[in-house]
Amino acid sequence: MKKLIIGIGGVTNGGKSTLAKAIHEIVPNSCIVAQDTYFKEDFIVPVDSNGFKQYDVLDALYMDRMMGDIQAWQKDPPSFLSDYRCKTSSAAIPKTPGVVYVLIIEGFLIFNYRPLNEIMDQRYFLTLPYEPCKGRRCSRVYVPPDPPGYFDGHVWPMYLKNRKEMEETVNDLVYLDGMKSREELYKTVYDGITSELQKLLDAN
Ligand SMILES: Nc1ncnc2c1ncn2[C@@H]1O[C@H](COP(=O)(O)OP(=O)(O)OP(=O)(O)O)[C@@H](O)[C@H]1O
Ligand SMILES: NC(=O)c1ccc[n+]([C@@H]2O[C@H](CO)[C@@H](O)[C@H]2O)c1
Repeated sequence: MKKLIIGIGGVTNGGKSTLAKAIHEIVPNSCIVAQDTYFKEDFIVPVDSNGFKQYDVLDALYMDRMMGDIQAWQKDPPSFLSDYRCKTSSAAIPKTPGVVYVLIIEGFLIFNYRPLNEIMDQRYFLTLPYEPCKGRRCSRVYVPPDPPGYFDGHVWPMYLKNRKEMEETVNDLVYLDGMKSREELYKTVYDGITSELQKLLDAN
């Protein structure tokens, strides 16, 4: 069975979930696993000396559960597609020769977790400059909501730290400018996936 794993990572509010959903809607037999759905419960997440909850670190996420779900997809994509865990799955097509199952992994720290990074066939990383990123983040309401000063006191400094650590170990990243239009970003990633799918289908 042919499989392809695509990673869409990057800065908060870079447009990861928007892009992942657009790709999922057009790619048959695709499925999204979103890192944001694996956050630990609020009371477990520690606070720093300024009282900011430490959400923007791998420790705030159940990465073992996320890997477990991804391993379930790797083992049997058609079952995973029809399973409750894949809430956004497109209509599952029965096991047919020539079908490629595509897993889209989306999240802000997906490349910082080595076991996850290692299994990806393509890696896309959305960036934004500080100001537009802050603007987009501050117009969103998270659960729990960001306290005053959270972006400058936790989110942005952790983004810089996490990105630096990632860039020390991860190769083959395709950087995407999150200031570009949704359509342009979509086209770049869609073209990248299509050419990879074609390679897989040609390699018989
Ligand atoms: N290319 C784009 N240009 C302008 N705005 C965009 C673009 N893509 C997404 N947005 C908007 O930016 C905001 C964040 O988008 P989205 O939720 O897709 O980002 P994200 O990276 O998944 O965010 P996070 O993971 O931090 O919650 C949304 O309001 C969305 O409508
Ligand atoms: N989804 C959540 O449970 C949650 C809770 C608190 C903070 N966040 C923020 O999500 C972003 C990643 O998409 C991070 O910057 C978190 O601060 C998410």
